[in-house]
Amino acid sequence: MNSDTELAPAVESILEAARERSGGEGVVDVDARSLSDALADAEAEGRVPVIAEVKPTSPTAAGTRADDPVELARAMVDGGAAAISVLTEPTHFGGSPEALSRIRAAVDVPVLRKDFVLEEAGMDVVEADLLLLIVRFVDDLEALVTAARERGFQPLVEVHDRAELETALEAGAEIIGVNNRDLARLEVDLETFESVAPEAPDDVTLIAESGVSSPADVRRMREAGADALLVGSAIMDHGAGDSDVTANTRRLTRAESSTTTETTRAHDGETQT
Ligand SMILES: O=C(O)c1ccccc1NCC(=O)[C@H](O)[C@H](O)COP(=O)(O)O
Repeated sequence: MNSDTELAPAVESILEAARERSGGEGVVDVDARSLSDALADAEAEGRVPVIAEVKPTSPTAAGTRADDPVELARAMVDGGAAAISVLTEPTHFGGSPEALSRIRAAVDVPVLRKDFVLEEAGMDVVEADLLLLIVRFVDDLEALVTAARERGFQPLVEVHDRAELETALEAGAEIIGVNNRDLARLEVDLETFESVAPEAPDDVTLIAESGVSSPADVRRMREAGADALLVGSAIMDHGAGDSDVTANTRRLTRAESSTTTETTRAHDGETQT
């Protein structure tokens, strides 16, 4: 563990469950789909690069969505998602490696495995294009970044502050996510990304994670330097079980298109810009 800052009880519980889960059999060897190509394609087509997250539930979610994960992922791609993130953590997020495998077989965009991988053996559970590593939770980040690349994964290294950004850069991270959700109270604050992003070198792919819920939030994160956005709750809309995931995704992927924004607002009766 990389720091002694307080953690929310739910996060302690997530880590305990992660320590108890076993690794995979053998070593995975992934032929990964390129995230940078997928982000560039989205930009070229006028879509905001959104990594949409299949997240059945979470410690902060208003409910659980029991929809078929493959149908959810397809709906997100239909809404313009550049990539898909899949929570594979079973106990607190309702995910599974099997769901990720099915999703990756069904869509042609890159798929991120979003989980709490604490050591090398935890990487070999399922093939994915990207693998999340959280600076705060691992002891030897550089070794894990290397191990992930050896397997063909593109490691997405998650940080919460400037010191962790420094650690990520020293470990050779090229794709860095700044998580706006703090791990002590699980509250989201978009200022987290705004305070960390200016310290990141230009050649890093910078992803704003968590708490992006409206087109205005999308534009705010993009103005602060986000190359892409990782969005779960606003797309899954856990409180409303049958919410339209394609429309929820499209609302964010089109946030920089003024015509579409106006149209969406007129249709939704929104006042937000
Ligand atoms: O989402 C949670 O409740 C949560 C609680 C404790 C640790 C991690 C948690 N979320 C993981 C994530 O990083 C998010 O799923 C992801 O960034 C998307 O966030 P959001 O758009 O706010 O759902």
